Amino acid sequence: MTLTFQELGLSSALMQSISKMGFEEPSPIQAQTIPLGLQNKDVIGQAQTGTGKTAAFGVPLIEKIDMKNESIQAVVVAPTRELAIQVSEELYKIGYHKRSRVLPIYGGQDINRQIRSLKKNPHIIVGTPGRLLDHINRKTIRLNAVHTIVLDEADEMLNMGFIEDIESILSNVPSERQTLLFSATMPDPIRRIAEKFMKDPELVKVKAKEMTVPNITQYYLETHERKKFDVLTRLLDIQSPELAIVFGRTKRRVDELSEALTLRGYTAEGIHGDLTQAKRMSTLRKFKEGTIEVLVATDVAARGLDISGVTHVYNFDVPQDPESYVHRIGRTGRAGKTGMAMTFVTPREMDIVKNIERTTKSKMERMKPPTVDEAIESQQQMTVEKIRSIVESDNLAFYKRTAEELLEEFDAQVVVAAAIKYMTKEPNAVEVKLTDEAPAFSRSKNKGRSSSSNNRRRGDYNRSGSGGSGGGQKKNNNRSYGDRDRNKAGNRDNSKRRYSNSK
Ligand SMILES: Nc1ncnc2c1ncn2[C@@H]1O[C@H](COP(=O)(O)OP(=O)(O)OP(=O)(O)O)[C@@H](O)[C@H]1O
Ligand SMILES: [Mg+2]
Repeated sequence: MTLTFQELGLSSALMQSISKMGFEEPSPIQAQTIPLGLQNKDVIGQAQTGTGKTAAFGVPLIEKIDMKNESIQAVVVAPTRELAIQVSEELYKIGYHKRSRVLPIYGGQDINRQIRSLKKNPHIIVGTPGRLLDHINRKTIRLNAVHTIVLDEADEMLNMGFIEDIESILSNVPSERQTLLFSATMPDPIRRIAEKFMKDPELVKVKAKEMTVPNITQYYLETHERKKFDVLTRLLDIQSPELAIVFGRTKRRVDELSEALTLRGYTAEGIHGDLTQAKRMSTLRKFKEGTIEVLVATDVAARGLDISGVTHVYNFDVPQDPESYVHRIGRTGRAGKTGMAMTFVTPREMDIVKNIERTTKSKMERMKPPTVDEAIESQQQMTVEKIRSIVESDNLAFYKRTAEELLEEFDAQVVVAAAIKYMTKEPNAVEVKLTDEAPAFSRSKNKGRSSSSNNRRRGDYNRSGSGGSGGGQKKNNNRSYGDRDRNKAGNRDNSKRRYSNSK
């Protein structure tokens, strides 16, 4: 039995926005948490990546906004600026017909400009912890009328050491508020800390055997550190992703990888916490538009990002823990679409793969690293397909004379072979140099290391920066989890897969 949005008892303004957004039916996490949200219950919501957690908290939150009241009534806290912007865009769309006002507030943006926007009386604020606290201390935002507070990617914020900031924010919100906590991963210790902020919370965990969605096909490739880059470029040539994200372990790695990919002729750029806000925003925008095909990122920079068209995720460096793995590969296979995830492992890191498989309860298939010949073969195949489609379009009158002349001079096979060679993108041998990364250690064997991992995560996040502003709105129609999407790589057919995919 699947509930409809109508059956959830939403107002006509929200129904109108939801239909404009193209949502046909609520996802399981939405069906379960929207009623609780409307009843003012505290909720810990855990559901797989890309299954619509934003609207799961967004719909009841906006439904409860009182348009006669000019104060801030709801606050959403998110770990990164990009995510704050993305969530505020989704809330803007949900509240479009109700005309509720939402404002993103994040570090790196001019504070005076934010103060001016705050004077326009937003009903909802979506912010990063540091900047929110800054405004609370300056008394430029007052939270005394807030009835709903959401912590999106709660586990990440607590991992990053934001717990004190969050406690301070919460102490400025009336205690009779509703508190909602969302993430695809919610490790037990985090859940216990979270309960400290909440009153009798309902745990809504969408029943899923695996932590990852089944529409992402997962592979691992065993390869040596020094060979990883060639393996990556061959895979890019063979799989020819629409949009791909490559994850590197450190900021240096991300910089080196995006430079190396560019040298080899791919359009690639990197994002991580040390880049300016303006640079991060422009890179993301270019990636969404398809001007760059490969985004190289650190874990933190990509948490929660929803970019349609990401067909492939490459873990160039194996993720440090199963949670990062889940969030990384979850940048593809969103809203019922298919995706592929490839994880590179050096022989010494094989136990990490086992640990990830155990925790996520999913299996990674072994993939053999492709050879140069396979990469050329696949590029050649693409040329042949291009030639076929041009032949079929039969628009060649202008070229036929030259063809005849060439054929008088050379053998037909030789002429065609030369044309194919000319059009085929051969692997580029420009030498690139990457600094070696030490092999990752398995968390399960190093239980006491979690604090060092906190430092790593925190180090990736940049609390201050400069410039930048919110992104635009994109039109999106008739999206349903039953979407019949086959991506360019032609991986697993996903026809008619509805929400049952997350059961
Ligand atoms: N009911 C629905 N029908 C169709 N598409 C939906 C529905 N709900 C949400 N979506 C779309 O699905 C995509 C993923 O949603 P969202 O970003 O909220 O996922 P998430 O669960 O928060 O993932 P993550 O764990 O990675 O943060 C978005 O583009 C969103 O607009
Ligand atoms: Mg999310």
